[in-house]
Order: sequence, then C-alpha cells, then structure tokens
Amino acid sequence: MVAAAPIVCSFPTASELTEALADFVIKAQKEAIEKKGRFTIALSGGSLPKQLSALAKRTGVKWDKWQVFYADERAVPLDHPDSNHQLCTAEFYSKVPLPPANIHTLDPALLDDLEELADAYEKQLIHEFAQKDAARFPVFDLILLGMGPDGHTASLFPGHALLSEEDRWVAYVDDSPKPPPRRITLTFPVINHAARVAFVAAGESKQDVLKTVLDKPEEGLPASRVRPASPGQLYWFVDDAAAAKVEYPKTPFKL
Ligand SMILES: O=C1O[C@H](COP(=O)(O)O)[C@@H](O)[C@H](O)[C@H]1O
Repeated sequence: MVAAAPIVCSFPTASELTEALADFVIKAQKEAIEKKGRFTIALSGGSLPKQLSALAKRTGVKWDKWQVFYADERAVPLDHPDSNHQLCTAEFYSKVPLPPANIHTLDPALLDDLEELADAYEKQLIHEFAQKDAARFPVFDLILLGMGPDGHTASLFPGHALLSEEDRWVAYVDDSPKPPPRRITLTFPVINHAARVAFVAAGESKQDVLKTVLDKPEEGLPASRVRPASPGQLYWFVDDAAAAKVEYPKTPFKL
C-alpha cells in the first residue's frame, strides 16, 4: 500500500491552529459536496471537539450535507460525561446548526453487549457507504483524530491486538488502558482508506510522543500507523509547543 508522506503544519497559537483547521475542513467539505453531494466526516473525543469551535463563526458550511460519525466512542450512555458524543455536543454541535439526524451515535440500547454495539455501528457505516460507494472499506472524506500521550489514537492503543485487525470496520475494546475501558473504534483499514485524515495535537504534553510518532515511526505507535493509502493524505495540525522537539519537516499551511 503506497502512502504519501504526512504533511505537518505547525502554528504559533491555538487560535491560528483552529482557524486553519476550520479553513481545511471547509475545503474538504466543499470538494466532497461538489463530487458526491454529501460530506462524510468522523470526529474524535478528547481535545478535538473544542478545536472545531472556529467553524461556528464561518459562513459557507453546508451543515445539512454533513454525515457525522465517531472515530471512536465510549460504551456509555449518550449523555454520560465520558461520552465522546456528549463532549462533541457540548463543545461543537451546540454551537452549529448541524441536523441531529446527520449525527450517527452508537445505539444506547446495546451498551451491555460490546460485540453487538460494534456490529450495529458497523451497520450504520455500511448503510451510509457500502450502497453508495460499493467499496471494500468506507472512504470517509475526512477523519479527524487526536493522539494520547501514549501514542494511541481513536481507541487503538499501543500493543493491543486490534492494531492488526484487517477485516472489521468497527471493533470493540473491553480493556482500554485509559478509562473508560469499554469502547468501540474505527479500525486501521477504515482510517487508512479515508480521503483525508488530520491529527490535531497541541500543547507541551504532546511534545515527546509527537517526536516519536513523526521521527521514529518504526517504533510502531498507533498514531504512526495512520498512513492513508494514496490518493489519501495525512495532515498534522500541531502547535509550536507540541512540535518543539520534532525534526520531521514542517510545511507552511496553505489550502
Ligand atoms: O480516549 C480518547 O483519547 C484520544 C486522545 O485524546 P486527547 O485528549 O489527548 O486529545 C481521543 O482522540 C479519543 O477520541 C478518545 O476517545
């Protein structure tokens, strides 16, 4: 599988990063809608939803054309403080006119059975993608990821058996080292089939892991394994604090 080299853009301030990210998302949205009439995006939890806040002030966002999924979700009720959906609602959806019907949550009736929960979420993806694009794996227009200090991304954790999953679109973990332990996640084949994947990582706490992920990908941390197959492209939106130790070349941001 051929993958283009990641494009790493570093910004001096949080607001420069979030404004550039908003420009980038709007461009991805525009291209997708022009081609297919819809925009499929997967969001993460953690620090990511807050970084999308600049989109609330932008014109030109066709919210009714968005179909929003989760890169990972915790197996908790949708209004639970640990829920990525709850976090996205508080930090992002509450500020923008995104139709609730276009936001694809896990099925809260299935929380007791992780396998059923993951299967049901996979079926939501099949409904959205397989009939429309007839692909072996869904091709998201954009997947937005965060990265934990251990190098995990979505709910794909270092050393976990799920790192070698090759078939499933959505899988579950019941032993996440970061609480809560029970989660579902998109798998690497799905992430690496996306048209664009963008990591967002800011702050000094990400310095060491960002250096490892970008300068020593051979260590195989989960975030280093995100390498969308050509013509897909991987971007990193980072701030100068996070990028302080990174030797990998930075590219000035341009649309
Ligand atoms: O547990 C999770 O952590 C990652 C990274 O979070 P961050 O706070 O370090 O940005 C996040 O991307 C993922 O969605 C979440 O479930």
